[in-house]
Amino acid sequence: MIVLIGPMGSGKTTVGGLLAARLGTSVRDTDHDVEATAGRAISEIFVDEGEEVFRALERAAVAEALATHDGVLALGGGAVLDPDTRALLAGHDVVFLRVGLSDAVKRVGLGTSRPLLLGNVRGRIKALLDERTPIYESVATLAVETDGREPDDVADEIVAALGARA
Ligand SMILES: Nc1ncnc2c1ncn2[C@@H]1O[C@H](COP(=O)(O)OP(=O)(O)O)[C@@H](O)[C@H]1O
Ligand SMILES: O=C(O)C1=C[C@@H](OP(=O)(O)O)[C@@H](O)[C@H](O)C1
Ligand SMILES: [Mg+2]
Repeated sequence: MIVLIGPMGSGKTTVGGLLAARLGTSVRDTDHDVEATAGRAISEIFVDEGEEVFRALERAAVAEALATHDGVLALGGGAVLDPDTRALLAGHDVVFLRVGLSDAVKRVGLGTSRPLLLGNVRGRIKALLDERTPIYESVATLAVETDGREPDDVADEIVAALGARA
């Protein structure tokens, strides 16, 4: 299993699909799994039930995917905040997609699908990068820079670094 971690806008979902295609395997995205289980969008879960409920659904989705999926797994940006999730990642290839503030802001834009960014996208991303970068570093077995690069280049670099193992 290759697990992709990193901030919102680092390209986990996008690169996950490209990487799986290169490796002839499939991709799973825990945000999609949570939405399928809950039957509604992440933004709605945050509004209706709050972040804690989302995190519990996310923890269960990651555990289920790690136990059953074989391929590429894209996590949500906050999944590694959970200590149980971090413990479950041990032994997997965990790729940290790095992104700086400016590229992250450009990529996530003004969409409403990421509730943690509402109000002040740049300020919220800066705070999340400051808080979470040490956690991403501590969990990753490989880190790849994405600033100024196309998702295809990022996927190529991961394949070159890890070989064909998924
Ligand atoms: N390396 C990249 N360069 C430019 N845009 C990118 C790159 N990676 C992703 N994107 C774009 O940024 C947005 C967020 O990407 P996404 O894969 O959803 O990130 P994440 O899952 O990490 O939040 C999408 O519109 C995607 O097309
Ligand atoms: O960083 C976060 O806490 C979040 C990231 C999102 O996923 P992406 O990183 O795929 O955008 C999604 O799980 C949710 O909006 C919360
Ligand atoms: Mg994503």
